Amino acid sequence: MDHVFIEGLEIEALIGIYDWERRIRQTLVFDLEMGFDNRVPAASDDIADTLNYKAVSKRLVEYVSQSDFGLVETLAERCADIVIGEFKVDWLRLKLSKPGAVRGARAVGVVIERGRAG
Ligand SMILES: Nc1nc2c(c(=O)[nH]1)N=C([C@H](O)[C@@H](O)CO)CN2
Repeated sequence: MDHVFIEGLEIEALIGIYDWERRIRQTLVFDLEMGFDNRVPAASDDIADTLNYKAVSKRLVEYVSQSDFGLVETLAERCADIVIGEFKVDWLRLKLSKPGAVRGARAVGVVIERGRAG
C-alpha cells in the first residue's frame, strides 16, 4: 500500500493531567502515515487527485491548537477520526509525541493504527 506521510509536525496545545499542565501550552509532535493510492495523482500530475499533506496538516493544526485534553490517547484518537472522516484515507498510523514530558526521555507518547470502519 502507498503512503502519504507527515513527519515532525509541531503543534502547541493545552494537554496533560497535572495542575501545572493546565496552566501552560506544550509542544506536541505528530508523525502520520496515511494509506493512499498514489498512482492516480502520479498519472494526472494534479494536486486535486492527491491526499494533500498540506491540507491535512492545516486541519490538524487548527484542531489540536484549540484542543484541551488530559491524555495523549484521547487527542490521538480524535485526530485519527478527523483524518479518516474528512480525507480519503482508509488507514493511518499516527504517532503523537510529548517531548520532555518525562525526565530522561527524549519523548513519550502513543502510536495508534486505525482504519475506516466497514
Ligand atoms: N499513557 C499516558 N501516560 C501519561 C499521560 C498520558 O497522556 N498518557 N500523561 C501524563 C502527564 O500528563 C505527563 O505527560 C506529564 O509529565 C503522565 N502519563
